[in-house]
Amino acid sequence: MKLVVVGAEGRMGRMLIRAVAEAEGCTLHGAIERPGSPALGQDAGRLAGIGDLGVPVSDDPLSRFVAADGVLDFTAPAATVAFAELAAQARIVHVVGTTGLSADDLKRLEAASYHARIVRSGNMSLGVNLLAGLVRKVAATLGEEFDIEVLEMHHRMKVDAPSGTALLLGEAAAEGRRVALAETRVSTRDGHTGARRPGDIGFATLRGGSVVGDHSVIFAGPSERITLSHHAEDRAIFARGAVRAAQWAFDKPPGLYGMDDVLGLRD
Ligand SMILES: NC(=O)C1=CN([C@@H]2O[C@H](COP(=O)(O)OP(=O)(O)OC[C@H]3O[C@@H](n4cnc5c(N)ncnc54)[C@H](OP(=O)(O)O)[C@@H]3O)[C@@H](O)[C@H]2O)C=CC1
Ligand SMILES: O=C(O)C1=N[C@H](C(=O)O)C[C@H](O)C1
Repeated sequence: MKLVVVGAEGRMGRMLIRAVAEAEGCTLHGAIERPGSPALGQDAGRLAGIGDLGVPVSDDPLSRFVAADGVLDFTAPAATVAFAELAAQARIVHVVGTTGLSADDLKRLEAASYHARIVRSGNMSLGVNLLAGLVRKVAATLGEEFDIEVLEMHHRMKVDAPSGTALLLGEAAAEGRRVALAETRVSTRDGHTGARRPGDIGFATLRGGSVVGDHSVIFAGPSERITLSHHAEDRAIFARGAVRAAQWAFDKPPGLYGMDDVLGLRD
């Protein structure tokens, strides 16, 4: 499968280049950065620390997409929406790991998925997607006397909050409880907040150092507390998940898919 990595110079971009080079049956067909990036013209393999792959970093995505099978995209919301339109034109698989997408961005991805196979997830690791299933089940089992709080910590460079994973886990909890996250979500608390509203799903965000990604969902009840956690130790887990998603989507019809489809975790 011929894959293009966009955002090639980023933390995830370099991981994705390595994951594609290591994956059986995959070749790196292109590496894209934004115009003006100092990475332009450099060899993508060298950029990723694995030696030359003969693929120079370019700022012309469409010229690479037209002869590719898929694009791996862990960039930024505006870039992802633009790449989705190009991937749809080229009729290729678009794996979206980018987080912090607005409701309008999501609508535009949905429109692109009429022509492209899009796999989107706030977390491409096996562990987090398994955890989401557990959270759904626990939330469905426990009543509202158990308060649900989602806690996440990431490295100091992360720009969006709550993390895509925290929102994915919050959605799983809301689904388990059969409520809408939009109506129960509390993402900030400061000052005199008043008592906790029964049924709310709270989010707390920590940022610092080089933390790859820590997430916990806490079910706090009368006299007892259940905590379900995941700790990412290496970004390679996300990159390998993204390559797996592209391979899975290769022969699927156009549509918007999630990692639960890829991993066969949908109930
Ligand atoms: N779903 C998952 O499993 C995971 C998701 N993520 C998400 O992936 C995203 C990227 O994370 P991370 O790698 O840490 O961030 P980085 O900032 O390190 O990387 C993003 C890269 O994308 C580039 N980029 C931005 N806009 C464009 C554009 N228009 N054209 C080409 N390249 C562009 C950036 O370039 P420049 O620096 O010049 O802006 C940068 O090199 C985030 O949203 C993060 O939350 C991260 C890990 C796992
Ligand atoms: O920005 C990151 O680094 C990560 N982002 C994703 C998120 O927002 O949940 C996934 C992972 O936790 C790392």
